[in-house]
Amino acid sequence: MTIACLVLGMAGSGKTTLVQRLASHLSSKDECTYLVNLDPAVTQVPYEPNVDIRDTLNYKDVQVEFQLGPNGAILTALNLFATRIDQLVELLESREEQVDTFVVDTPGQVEVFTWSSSGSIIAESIASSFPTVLLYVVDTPRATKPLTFVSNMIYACSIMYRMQLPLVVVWNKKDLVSTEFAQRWLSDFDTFDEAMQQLEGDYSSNLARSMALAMEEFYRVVSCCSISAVTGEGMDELWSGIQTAANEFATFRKHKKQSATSEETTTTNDKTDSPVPETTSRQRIWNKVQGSTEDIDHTSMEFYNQTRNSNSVGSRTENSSFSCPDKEKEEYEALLQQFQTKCSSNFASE
Ligand SMILES: Nc1nc2c(ncn2[C@@H]2O[C@H](COP(=O)(O)OP(=O)(O)OP(=O)(O)O)[C@@H](O)[C@H]2O)c(=O)[nH]1
Repeated sequence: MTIACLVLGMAGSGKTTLVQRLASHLSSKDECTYLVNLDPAVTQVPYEPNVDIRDTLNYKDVQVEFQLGPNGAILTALNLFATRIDQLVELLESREEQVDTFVVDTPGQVEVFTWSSSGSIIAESIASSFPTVLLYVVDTPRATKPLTFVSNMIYACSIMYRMQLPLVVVWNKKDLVSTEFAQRWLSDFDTFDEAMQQLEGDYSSNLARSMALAMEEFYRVVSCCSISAVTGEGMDELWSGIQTAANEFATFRKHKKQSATSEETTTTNDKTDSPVPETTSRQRIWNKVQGSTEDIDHTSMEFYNQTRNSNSVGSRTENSSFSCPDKEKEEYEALLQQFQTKCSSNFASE
């Protein structure tokens, strides 16, 4: 089974270092990894990505062209890239036979995955072809502050429920600080409450307490793992956590399918036994894109239109030029047309 891991987390938590560590750890077990960098603003990566968003999009150009600040440009670059996610998925599918694990590095702008559509589209598109696990990396030394701890957990929780994919919280940098406190705070509210007492009377401490109580269910179910991406400590446990989560993927999918089916049943009523039509992965992805247009905007679609014939998802080690038979192209154009119409009506209604 080829697994896909999406590595997410706040800036500086150690995502890129973990991608490199995971690749070398798996390579020592004769497992083949395929690395995708989706951080358009990173200047250097300590691994050789097989696919790199920087080959498709120049983040500085995005910043200048759309007059954006650094964060806006990263978000827009991901939106632009999401319009080509089908190409990336096709590329990954073509490598499935040779590859054991796809590892996707993402930017520290975690809002891409908490509220932007492009994060959902990217995750959902990959998950439509491979069992997919989210690795939420935490900078543990920073999370020793109770407020930072809770805010990290809120992000992790919202990503897990938004994506409906199995998630492992990776407590990173254990070479710098013991991660035991995190395990205690997750399993016993009183110990967290004691830590909060130092901030007694502060408005934010009351809020953090309430949030921690509200999050108890998430704390109970979430998988955790302590590692050091620098020293490699804990990597065996992480790998077994990833495999367990990948096996849970089917359960997550089943729930999602069931809720989709029950929604469909309430609308179509008498069509429950009719066979589900076969769809190509490209169609499935575009169906998803069509359902998530709130911030894949006109600019992104213009970019797609301008470049789709001349360019393709960038890749340093792959020849990934995009070509498709005319019939498929027609289908694709029709889907694109629908998508653009939907974008226009969304904008018109704002
Ligand atoms: N001591 C220690 N340092 C680490 C560990 N993991 C990462 N770092 C350091 O933390 C810093 C940030 O690491 P990155 O891997 O670039 O973090 P990132 O999450 O990819 O950062 P962004 O790309 O900004 O989102 C670097 O200086 C790393 O060397 C770890 O396990 N232990």
